[in-house]
Amino acid sequence: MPPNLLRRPAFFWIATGGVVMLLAAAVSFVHQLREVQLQAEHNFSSRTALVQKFVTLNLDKLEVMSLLLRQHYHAPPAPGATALPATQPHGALWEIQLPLVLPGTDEGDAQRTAVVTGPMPQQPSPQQQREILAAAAMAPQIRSAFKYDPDVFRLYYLSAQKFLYLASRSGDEHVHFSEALYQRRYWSVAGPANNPARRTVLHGPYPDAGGLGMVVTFAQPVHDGDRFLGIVALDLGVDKLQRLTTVGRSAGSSLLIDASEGLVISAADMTPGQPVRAPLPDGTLRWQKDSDGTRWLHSQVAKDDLSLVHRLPRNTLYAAAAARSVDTWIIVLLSGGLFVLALRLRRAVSEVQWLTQIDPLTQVLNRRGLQQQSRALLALARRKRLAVALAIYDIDHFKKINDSYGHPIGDEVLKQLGKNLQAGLRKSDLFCRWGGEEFVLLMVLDVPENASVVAERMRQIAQQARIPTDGSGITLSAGVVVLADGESIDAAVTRADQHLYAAKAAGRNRIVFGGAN
Ligand SMILES: Nc1nc2c(ncn2[C@@H]2O[C@H](COP(=O)(O)OP(=O)(O)OP(=O)(O)O)[C@@H](O)[C@H]2O)c(=O)[nH]1
Repeated sequence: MPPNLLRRPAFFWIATGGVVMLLAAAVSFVHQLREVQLQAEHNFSSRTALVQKFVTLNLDKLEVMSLLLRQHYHAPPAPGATALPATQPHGALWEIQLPLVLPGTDEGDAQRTAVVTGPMPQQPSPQQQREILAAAAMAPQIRSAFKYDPDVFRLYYLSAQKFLYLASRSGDEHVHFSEALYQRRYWSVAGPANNPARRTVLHGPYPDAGGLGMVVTFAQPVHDGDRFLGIVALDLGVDKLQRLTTVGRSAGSSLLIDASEGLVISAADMTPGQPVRAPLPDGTLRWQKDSDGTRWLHSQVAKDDLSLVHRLPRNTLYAAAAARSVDTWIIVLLSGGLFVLALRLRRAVSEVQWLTQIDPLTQVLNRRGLQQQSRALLALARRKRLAVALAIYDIDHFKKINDSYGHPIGDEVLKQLGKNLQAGLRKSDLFCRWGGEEFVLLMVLDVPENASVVAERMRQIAQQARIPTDGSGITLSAGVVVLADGESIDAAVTRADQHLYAAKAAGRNRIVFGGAN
């Protein structure tokens, strides 16, 4: 067999290929872990910006309404210029319907009203009337909010003077004044006791009493100088927020949470109001890992109240990275498969090539093998200026052996001969079965005259072969020549053959050395 790299044991290649494929798969997986997180970061930034814009827009609405209310409260219309309609009894409450469509601004859409309610038996006090008229000044803003912003469900003013001014999108909805309104978080947190900075606060999410779904309330306190009047508030459906938190595609989910209570306001895969334990924000947009291995991004959307967080559980991250690595893994696997196939093919081709150079009976080189292998030998000898001699051996009276003992015994003799002569060779020499019972020895020599010495030694070795049935020996005759410069193997064999005939003619069991041409 040729001393070939490809002759290494199969497990070497399988192990090497396996290690390379594992490495490639691992590198691709680690790369994708990073990519998945990067993509989530990008999406999270976009979502944060969108949510921030949305929240700011609604906070601005509140700011405008609060401003209007303050202005009108502070500078009430001249007495008698605008009168409030008469109150109507409504159970234990009084009620007034105020139009939201101002004269001259009606564009043909359905007339809307704001309902003002307070507890019976008293009628609106002068202070209440002053606030109600100021609240009514918010009508144009309320109307345009309903017209252009489908996420606003209600806008209202809850007065410390015990009345509720409320405009709802549906129009026919009756949410009335109730003492319970003062128990709500937006009242207690937005009020002066807990909110000296007078900031806008967030309440929710909670299921809307009117069945509109989950809502959040933004509430802003209204002051006249140091005097706390009440709060203006708007109720928003969480659906829009939910849509904003799912913009783009990334592993994990973004949740809008009430930063003070850690309750989910909006997330596609969680119930609003569900508590979450996100790590505390560190003011950066870097991933933080909790004790479960879940990674978090954190961004404040509205100061103190509202945060957008992105939650990426470990398993979700790994699954996403694996899914993104699949293409690479398939390519690596296919390449590995192709490599193994190519390896096997090369090995098979090389084995076939080798087999075509071997005589199947004696396992020594055949004529083609000698031709192939002699090229390197002749080139080397030429470079080193060494002589090359060729001997052709022929078994004496081999026909008789076949005839006397049978063909299989003849084969056995050929095998023994091949084995013995091959074993007696120097590594630099080549030995082949030229055909039938003829063998050729090609040898490299320091001194050309040594050719007959080597050929003679081989002839003697050949005599060790025994006919299996009776143990009798065999003899060989040989013709030996020294190759001339550039002489081909075939030409040398033809010359050596002539000396072989001479040896046969001279009585066999001998060599005849013909020297150089
Ligand atoms: N068993 C066997 N015999 C073979 C094989 N190849 C050639 N032979 C036989 O070798 C014999 C060669 O006979 P000959 O060419 O007459 O020569 P010889 O009998 O050896 O006589 P000399 O060469 O004159 O000594 C033939 O009988 C061939 O059939 C082989 O592969 N196996």
